[in-house]
Amino acid sequence: MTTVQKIKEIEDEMAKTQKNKATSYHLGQLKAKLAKLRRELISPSGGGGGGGAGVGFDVARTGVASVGFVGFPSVGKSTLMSKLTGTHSEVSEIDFTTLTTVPGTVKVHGAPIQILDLPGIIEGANDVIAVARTCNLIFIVLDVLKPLGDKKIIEGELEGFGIRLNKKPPSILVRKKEKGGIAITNTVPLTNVDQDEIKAVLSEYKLSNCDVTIREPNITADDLVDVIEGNRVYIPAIYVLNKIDAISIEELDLLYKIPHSVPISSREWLNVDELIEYMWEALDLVRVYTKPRGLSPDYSQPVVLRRGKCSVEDFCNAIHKEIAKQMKYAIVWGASAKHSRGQKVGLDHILEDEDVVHISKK
Ligand SMILES: Nc1nc2c(ncn2[C@@H]2O[C@H](COP(=O)(O)OP(=O)(O)OP(=O)(O)O)[C@@H](O)[C@H]2O)c(=O)[nH]1
Ligand SMILES: [K+]
Ligand SMILES: [Mg+2]
Repeated sequence: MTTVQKIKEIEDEMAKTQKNKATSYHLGQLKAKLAKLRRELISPSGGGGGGGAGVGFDVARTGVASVGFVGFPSVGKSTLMSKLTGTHSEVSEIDFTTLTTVPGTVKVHGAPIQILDLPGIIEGANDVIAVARTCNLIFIVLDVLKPLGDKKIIEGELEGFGIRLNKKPPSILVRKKEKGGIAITNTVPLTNVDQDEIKAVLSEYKLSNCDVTIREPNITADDLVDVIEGNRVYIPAIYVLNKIDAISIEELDLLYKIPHSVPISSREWLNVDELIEYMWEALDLVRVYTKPRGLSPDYSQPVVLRRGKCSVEDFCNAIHKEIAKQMKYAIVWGASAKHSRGQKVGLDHILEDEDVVHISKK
């Protein structure tokens, strides 16, 4: 039996099995088995490892963040990408027009964002999804004239490749020990998983001595599998509902109910400004303005940093790699500063969006 067939068999069995106290151990086993089989599918083609670049379709990365366009053929990815970035990417009504990754750049609030127009996906299109795995944001582009079931299929493809959409890493800690058996500690009551299911997963991974600490009530067995597998990436996604020029207002009202979605028409350029704003928010970037001594801040050229990598040291390194060494102290104005007249800080100070920074050299 091939891996794909084995996966199908387990999925079928899971669908047949009702979740209750008597079946939870069995279900836990199945979920772990499924994850191990899926890993086999990811690993041989590369890319599935520690977030490495996608094989084949990868391109040089520019700008501070990248957005990958994922969707079935002819949903309008290239139409959107071309107009957004001014870069030519072939458009036609024929499926699979785009055959490789086409990069472009759009400047949003002073920050250069790389846009990756990707080939239309087919089920099992690992090369495309390997590129999506390395992006900071994914646009799942859907054609509103096509069945909404397409959304589920694409989500399944991305999830199968270890991508978790619009989700935080689960608050579970698994610590292996030499001996002592299994100890499960939950700081809150668990609503979606029981001890049997947790034990089944641990046993499937041959973890017979470990401490498991869970700090969220809604944890599932799949979340535990994700933590044990360890190679998951958590990426925000926006559902771009394209071609709304072709439907009625009533139909559009229904579509607005999809979470994280923005209805647009890329061809008629409807509501694209809202999409760009949503994209900006989802990227969660931090703009920092430099202020030379005795001059007012330079608001035209922000230094753009990523959340989680936005200390004064990151700011210095983004300008020039020698600056951090030469710095005596920095003065910060804005949301991260304690007072409005400016705060004297060191390299480890964490900056906020729209802060102003003056670097004082030794
Ligand atoms: N009505 C309508 N048609 C659109 C819109 N956007 C794109 N199209 C049409 O949809 C077809 C496919 O557009 P593409 O941009 O090539 O789609 P794609 O997703 O890049 O397709 P592949 O590269 O083949 O995966 C073209 O005929 C476009 O003119 C839109 O907003 N409204
Ligand atoms: K096309
Ligand atoms: Mg295309």
